[in-house]
Amino acid sequence: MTHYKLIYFDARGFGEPARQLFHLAGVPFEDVRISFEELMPGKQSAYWLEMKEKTPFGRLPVLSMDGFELAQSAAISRYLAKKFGYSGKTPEEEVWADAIVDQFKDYMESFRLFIYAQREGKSAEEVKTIHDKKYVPAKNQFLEVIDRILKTNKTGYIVGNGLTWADLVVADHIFTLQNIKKLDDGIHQNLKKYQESIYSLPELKEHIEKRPKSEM
Ligand SMILES: N[C@@H](CCC(=O)N[C@@H](CS)C(=O)NCC(=O)O)C(=O)O
Repeated sequence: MTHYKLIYFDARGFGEPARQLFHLAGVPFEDVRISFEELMPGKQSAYWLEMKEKTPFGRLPVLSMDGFELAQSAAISRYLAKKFGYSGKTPEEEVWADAIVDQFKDYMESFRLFIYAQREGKSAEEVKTIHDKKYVPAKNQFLEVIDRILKTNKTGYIVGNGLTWADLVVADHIFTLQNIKKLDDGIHQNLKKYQESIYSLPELKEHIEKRPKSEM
């Protein structure tokens, strides 16, 4: 039996959809979590810097399977989704799930810009400019796209009438937006309900209750 080891930081972020895929499929995996502190500028330990050198692209997550190492969160989740039956039921559903995650990655560029501006200690004025001019417009556009798709599709899922890995990626980020107060309850009720419905899937409930708490 394959020994799966998922290495990521002690956060949800880019690692959580893969963790959820293991739980959905009931497949055991080693959930290796590196201290979140390692992401703080100037705080990296020799342990992490040495590990970083050995990863395929210098970043996490990495999925290790009996010596075969895979990097890039979307590739990892797509691979697991295919193996476990959550990639879509037809080639068209599969490619639509890919497109949603590609759209998510485009939006994440501005999210990261904003988060890293805060983390790197940029001035309040710089952070505000990035937030107002880059982050908020990109976030609103992304959420509008997802809201429209959910309202048009009417199945409770983004793609077709079943759960795909795209739902895991999007729902988990909507949870993050609630944590950091970037979801407007008045406008985004539909998205909140959608996130809650994905989080209450029976196979995920226990994991979500027991997983280490993290803001993002
Ligand atoms: N596109 C990559 C991004 C991965 C990424 O940026 N990982 C960050 C943590 S969220 C990382 O490993 N940072 C540590 C470093 O760069 O030293 C993916 O989706 O996997």
